[in-house]
Amino acid sequence: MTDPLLRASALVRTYRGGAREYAALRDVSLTVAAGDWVAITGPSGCGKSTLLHLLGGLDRPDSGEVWLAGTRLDDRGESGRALLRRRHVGFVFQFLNLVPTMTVIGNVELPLVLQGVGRREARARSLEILEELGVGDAADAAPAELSGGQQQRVALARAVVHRPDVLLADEPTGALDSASAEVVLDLLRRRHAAGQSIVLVTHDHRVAAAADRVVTMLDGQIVDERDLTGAKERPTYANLINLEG
Ligand SMILES: Nc1ncnc2c1ncn2[C@@H]1O[C@H](COP(=O)(O)OP(=O)(O)OP(=O)(O)O)[C@@H](O)[C@H]1O
Repeated sequence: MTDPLLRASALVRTYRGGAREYAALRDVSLTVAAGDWVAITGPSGCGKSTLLHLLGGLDRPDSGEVWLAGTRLDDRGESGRALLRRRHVGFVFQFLNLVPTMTVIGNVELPLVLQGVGRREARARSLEILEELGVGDAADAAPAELSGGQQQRVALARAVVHRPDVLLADEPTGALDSASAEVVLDLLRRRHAAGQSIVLVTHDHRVAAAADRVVTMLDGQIVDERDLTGAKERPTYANLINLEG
């Protein structure tokens, strides 16, 4: 059997501040196959962002393992994890983390430049995805000149422009009105159809419903895991009418 793209087993992560301890993850295991789309939901503070950070090697668990593309991630140092992340992962952070001193398109080009893609190609590919997300006009602006929703789409553009094996996204539609959320969802659907693996944290039911699998967390544990792929194959309402007509 081939390795899954991403495998987390028995993850435990406790935050410590002075005398206080908080068990953010308590024995979480999750497997993501190539091409899977997983949505993680659950109430505020249940550990969703912590799990996403561990899956992308931004943070390390106290115990348990994370394997990415056949390589163990969690036992590497910061630079080893950064290298793997750059190669395989696109990340949309809850706090976006756009570089304020660069233009919008400069931010989006970054992952391509880091991969050694030429300037002209990096610019063309970045502009294409910014346009796909409806923020092409803002390419030469500074991130601070954009609305929160526009910045969120720029952060998504930066996360997928280099076609990573897996997109990890923390609330990618959190700051968006419903029309912009639909634009983002369409992009995710197209990328997923093209084979992109996606793991995202969301409170948005429409985004969760578009995934193959919905994982629900509570108090640092996965309490429910639901496969929606069968549900998607059920005939749509329009098909039913046609069948009956
Ligand atoms: N660096 C930190 N130090 C101490 N406690 C932290 C830290 N990061 C997160 N926590 C705590 O760990 C718990 C889990 O946080 P996490 O951000 O993973 O939850 P979440 O489910 O993503 O929440 P939200 O939906 O509000 O973003 C929370 O109670 C949070 O306050």
